[in-house]
Amino acid sequence: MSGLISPPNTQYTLLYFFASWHASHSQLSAVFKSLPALVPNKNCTFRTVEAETNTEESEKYGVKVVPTFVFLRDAEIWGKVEEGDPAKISRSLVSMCSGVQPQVQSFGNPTKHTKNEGTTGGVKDDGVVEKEGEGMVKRLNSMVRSAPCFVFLKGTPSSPKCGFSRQVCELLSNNKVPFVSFDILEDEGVRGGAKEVFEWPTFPMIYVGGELVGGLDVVRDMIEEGEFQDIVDES
Ligand SMILES: N[C@@H](CCC(=O)N[C@@H](CS)C(=O)NCC(=O)O)C(=O)O
Repeated sequence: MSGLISPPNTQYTLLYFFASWHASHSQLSAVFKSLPALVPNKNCTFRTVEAETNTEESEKYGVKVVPTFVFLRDAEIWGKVEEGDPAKISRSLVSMCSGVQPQVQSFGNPTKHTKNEGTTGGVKDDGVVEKEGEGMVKRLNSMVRSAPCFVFLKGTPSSPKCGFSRQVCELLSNNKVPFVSFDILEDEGVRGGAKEVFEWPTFPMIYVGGELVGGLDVVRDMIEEGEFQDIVDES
């Protein structure tokens, strides 16, 4: 392993934003611990950051899912590796630390930038639905109406990719509210479209009877007030 390339005084930091509940954490944690030995370089430091409790740092580096690895070069973001298969992540980390110029890499589900058939609008390159994209609007509406309670999640109920998504699944399950979900990390068009069409900026998004109720905080408050079950029963 050659170690990081010049300039020699450049400082590198690799941050591992993790959540201990995430399925790949123990594997990735072991990989992370082995990196200093694999890629010895006195100018590179390695630090783990618990993503959910260090919100300031997570926001600063634009961390939206766990796991995320942020590679800093002289305190500036130089590269990122997000989510997905631990083996691919490990290879990428080793290659980054060996001096290969990194880029943003996401090993989750492939980002789709396809136009929707039969639409006048569709999905633009940045993944945002054009306002006139009737096909996407129909698709989103039919998704949210597919069950009395529907949730746009990051990940799935059995493998959530974000703490807020994990919490909403627990909350609904503990309150015995059956729900159907869609992993927005599967489809950037749906991710951008849901935000635009339903005018809600974050995930999870929870719907009852096809109507947006809100995010985790709203649903938690409603459950505490005993209001959520009422709207589910009425739907
Ligand atoms: N307090 C919010 C938390 C949700 C949140 O902040 N989600 C972020 C991080 S997972 C998000 O979805 N950001 C937009 C995105 O990733 O597209 C709630 O009540 O749901």
